[in-house]
Amino acid sequence: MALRCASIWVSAKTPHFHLGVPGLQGKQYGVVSELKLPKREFCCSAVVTGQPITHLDDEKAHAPGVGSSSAVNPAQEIEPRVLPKDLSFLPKPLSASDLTPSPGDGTKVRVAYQGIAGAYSEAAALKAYPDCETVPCDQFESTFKAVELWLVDKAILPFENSLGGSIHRNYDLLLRHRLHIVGEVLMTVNHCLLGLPGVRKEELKHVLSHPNALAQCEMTLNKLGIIRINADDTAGAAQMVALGGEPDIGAVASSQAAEIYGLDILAEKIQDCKDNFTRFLILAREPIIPGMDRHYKTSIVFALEEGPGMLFKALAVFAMRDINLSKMESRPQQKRPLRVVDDSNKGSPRCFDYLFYIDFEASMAEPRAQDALGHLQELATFLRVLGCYPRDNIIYG
Ligand SMILES: O=C(O)C(=O)C[C@]1(C(=O)O)C=C[C@@H](O)C=C1
Repeated sequence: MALRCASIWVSAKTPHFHLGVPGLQGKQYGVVSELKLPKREFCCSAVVTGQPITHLDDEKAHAPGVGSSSAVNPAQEIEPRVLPKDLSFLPKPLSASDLTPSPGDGTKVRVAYQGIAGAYSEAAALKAYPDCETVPCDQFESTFKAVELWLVDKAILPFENSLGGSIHRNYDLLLRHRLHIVGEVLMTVNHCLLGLPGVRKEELKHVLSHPNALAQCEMTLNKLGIIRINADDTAGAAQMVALGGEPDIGAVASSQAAEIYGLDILAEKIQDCKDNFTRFLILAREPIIPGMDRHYKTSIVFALEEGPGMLFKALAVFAMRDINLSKMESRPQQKRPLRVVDDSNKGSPRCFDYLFYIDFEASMAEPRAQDALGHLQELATFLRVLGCYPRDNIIYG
């Protein structure tokens, strides 16, 4: 592999890395031990979360945390420009292997979110439960597991964004796990371009962030001609930039992340549209009892028989009862992606098999919603109610 890498980003647990290759955008996945790099052809710098920058090459690889900081030229040791803030007070993100319950003191609701302190998901958790204890998790799936394993009371996850659309991964995870939607949070997301103190935005060559955040800022990043590198979350990206101390690497993250990780805000509201909203859903082990006291939403997922007009008929069960649909999403059935359309005809065409996710504006306590679901059940091959929860009409800024 004759790659000359601008940077190699090693995440908390080291096996996964992100390569920043000049001219190549997006994430390159891999395992550090599998890198086969010709001597001298490869030089890079690495950021190990929580550790100083460590030069890696196949002969002289330092143990994480042992090596000193280095830039692209391995022969030349360069001191980081800024000393990272002491971040040891921040909680370590939970990962799927953290199975030991640590239920806190029982007085506060514990809410898991993906990312680290300063992530938008954390802000959304605090909007929903201002007194809650927020629990960082390394992946979206870890937040589901944290609830299932009773490590926390609830999880909050982003499901859609006004610029980027649906976050499909979380729709798929909803079906794989047996949690219930108990609330939603609509939140304004204002992305900032962050850099080390004293750096100008024109000096940036690379920018790190969550892929959804990078996608929401496509036009600004294109104008600046910056190479994008995916990170697990926006705040994690800010932390890596602070710890890395490389002046030409910035992050897309919140102003709060800038404050926590001691970075400068080089530009504000860099998303492609001024108004940028993310809708988060709150998940719990038990459903809430639906009421009629305020406006509710119900989220369902279903599958249908193949045939003309099947989806039309399924949607009509809501239209007939004057129930408004606020969202629809279709996802391939991952375990049964194809289906034979006509069994009697050998070699007959096959088509993708889909699941349909729908949010409708009614409470399960209302007879019209119960009737609509009863009717849908007659048409559907599969139906699950994912949750009935109060609608969030307030866009928090
Ligand atoms: O990385 C974060 O800060 C997140 O909370 C994740 C996330 C996302 O996945 O969409 C949440 C909201 C914003 O739309 C951008 C990023």
